[in-house]
Amino acid sequence: MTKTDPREITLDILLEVLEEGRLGHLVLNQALLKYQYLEKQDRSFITKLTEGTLERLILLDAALDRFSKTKTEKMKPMIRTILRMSAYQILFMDRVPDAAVCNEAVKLAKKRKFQGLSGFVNGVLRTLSREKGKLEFTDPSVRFSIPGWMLSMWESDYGKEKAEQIAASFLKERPLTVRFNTSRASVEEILKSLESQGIAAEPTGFLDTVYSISGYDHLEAVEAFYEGLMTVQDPSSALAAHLAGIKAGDTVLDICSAPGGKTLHAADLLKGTGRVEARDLTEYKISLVEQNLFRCGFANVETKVWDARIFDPEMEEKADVVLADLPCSGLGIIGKKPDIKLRLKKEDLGELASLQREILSAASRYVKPGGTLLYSTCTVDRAENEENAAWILENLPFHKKDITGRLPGSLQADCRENQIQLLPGIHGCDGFFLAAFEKNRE
Ligand SMILES: C[S@@+](CC[C@H](N)C(=O)[O-])C[C@H]1O[C@@H](n2cnc3c(N)ncnc32)[C@H](O)[C@@H]1O
Repeated sequence: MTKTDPREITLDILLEVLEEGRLGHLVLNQALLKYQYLEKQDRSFITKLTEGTLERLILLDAALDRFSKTKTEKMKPMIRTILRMSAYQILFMDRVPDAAVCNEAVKLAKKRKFQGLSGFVNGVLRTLSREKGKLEFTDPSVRFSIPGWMLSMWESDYGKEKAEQIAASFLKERPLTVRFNTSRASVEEILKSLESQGIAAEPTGFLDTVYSISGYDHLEAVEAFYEGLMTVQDPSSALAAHLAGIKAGDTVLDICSAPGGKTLHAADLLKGTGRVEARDLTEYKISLVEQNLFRCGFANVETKVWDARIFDPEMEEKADVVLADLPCSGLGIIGKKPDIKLRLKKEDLGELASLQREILSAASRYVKPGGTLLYSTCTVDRAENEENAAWILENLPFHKKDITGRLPGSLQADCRENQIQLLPGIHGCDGFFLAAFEKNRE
């Protein structure tokens, strides 16, 4: 049966993410594709309600727990999900009056065969609506809806003020950023194409090919996008291929490439010369890279399914540049994927740092003497970042490569020992770490 009620669709998305552990952005994107027939405003409502509920979950649970004898963790999954998404509407969305939110929640509970608990749902939500003006939370972990251990870790690394700036940034809306493929068209031509569709583009202050855009409906309907003249990329992530110093004729190996952000950038920088080999762990991941390559029309890229932990003798010392943009805890992109903060445990960080070292050991062997290893992650965790960069210097035949001069002027002061940790809420981008190393010539 086809569903048309955006709340019911959101309920199913949230159940899959919160109760079955599926990835938020994947489940949401699949649902938006499945329910393409819905009006634009219903699709936006589903997106906002899903993302908002995940983003504010810790605060929503704290608010519900104030007014419910049964605490959220003890509730039936269906009831707790209905309450969480309704609490989000009551506390953070103006579009629907609270009374209507309560009625819709009661209807949903009955429809999902929880007739007996519909009174409970009604009672908790009506109390929340009545008392919401008095709700106050002193605990910053609740206020910023972020696990306490993350906040404490950033507090001890960067101080309380910066830790809170980082956490607060994840709750803010940010425009989409794109990088122009200037081997396909000039910046001026791409800006003109965007302007002709009424799309506003603002420089990000990072690379002069990276802009934030607004005023479009579907990205797929933006001419510069479907013609492959631009690709979605955070300004921080676009620094990776840039700092690697890729030059015409280079062989570039991108060992963890999906969905292809840095591969596409490398191909663009090569301007039809040289070669990029893009690898990732599964056929599915490689298919994402291939879709992007097809859209952007780059012919100098080959793809290969390969587990980066395993050394591939065929590529030994063949690459001028190895891009090691490794799987990580993703703490820098919580603003885009809020379920990361709900899923990740502190213990996972150590395991990820070890996985990264395993991959770096194999990756280092592909770099030619004098060639470059660019290590990057989208996280804010010293074990995965600074400590791994130090580990590379101690254990692999590399020395640091100078990146300061290639960084945008505004970031140069924060570059330490030729590596940089970009902080969300402070540098105006995702949390991202970059360090470049040159292989010793013996
Ligand atoms: C941070 S993402 C890469 C993003 C990509 N470089 C870009 O710019 O679009 C990390 C990637 O590592 C891949 N990955 C995880 N474990 C891997 C392994 N053992 N071998 C190869 N790829 C792996 C994941 O599938 C994921 O696509």
